[in-house]
Amino acid sequence: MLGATATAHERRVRFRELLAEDAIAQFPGAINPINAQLIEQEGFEGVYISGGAFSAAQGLPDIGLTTLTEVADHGRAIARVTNLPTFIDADTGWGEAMNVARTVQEFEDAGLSGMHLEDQVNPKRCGHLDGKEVVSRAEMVKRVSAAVKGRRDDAFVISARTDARAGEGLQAAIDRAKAYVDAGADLIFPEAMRDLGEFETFANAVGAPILANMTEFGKSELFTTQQLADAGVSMVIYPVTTLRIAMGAIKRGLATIRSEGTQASLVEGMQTRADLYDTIDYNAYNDFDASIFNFSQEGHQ
Ligand SMILES: C[C@](O)(C(=O)O)[C@H](CC(=O)O)C(=O)O
Ligand SMILES: [Mg+2]
Repeated sequence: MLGATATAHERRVRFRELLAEDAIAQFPGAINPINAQLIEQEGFEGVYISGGAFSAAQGLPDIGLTTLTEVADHGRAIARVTNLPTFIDADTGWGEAMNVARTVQEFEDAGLSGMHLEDQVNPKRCGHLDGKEVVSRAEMVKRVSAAVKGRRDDAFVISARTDARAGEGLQAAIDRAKAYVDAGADLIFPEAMRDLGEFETFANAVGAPILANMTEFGKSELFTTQQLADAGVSMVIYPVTTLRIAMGAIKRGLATIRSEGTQASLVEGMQTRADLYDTIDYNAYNDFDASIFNFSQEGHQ
């Protein structure tokens, strides 16, 4: 009730344990807090918080227009309702070295468990679009070092993402990732790998856990957890999946209401009131202080 019972530090430690385990950890994207509760109740290991999904939800393209404050507030709202580790998209870090250190601290204060920082120039692009540009390796090493130095809880996971595969090739991307690990990155995010073999080559070369980004309509095929685990991948994110599911359902539902003049035919596919209340643990609020308040659910279906 009301929020997570595990502390932020405990959830960060859990994140590190997941990365150290043989089994692959699945982090679906949460577009809002109740989505994170559903992810936890479905038994997933962690929650991903996507910059692309957040900007899209604001009606904006994913080109770095959302501010650190907006993203930290969004992350905080999600982190406070789940006991799972939460992993947030830090884009390019909202500036250079000193700003990146500030970003880490804002995310720590928001109770998040880790973040990924990428080596793109600003304005950035979705990693699966053409025409991306990256900063120099030295510049990104500065960003990663600043993130590590800014961290006050050693358990907070700092992941370095390289977008260099597209423009510089696989080997250059691996060389960059190794430099980012040397600078203190805990986890490598190799963006837009072309096939399973590339994930495997990466995992074997970098000497740190790697994650796979299973975003739809991108450059990577949608591999199963088994395929990714066999390739040596430690965790997988489904960053924009829940947004796409929800938006698809909303779009079809709105068209139905418009054409049929009622939502009646949609009710069967909806989350019921009872299921919604279970998800947010409404009963616990009733039990909390029944002698003072009684948020009665009587009369609802
Ligand atoms: C992972 C990602 O950074 C995100 O913001 O979720 C995006 C996902 C996407 O746009 O499909 C990415 O750049 O891959
Ligand atoms: Mg992103």
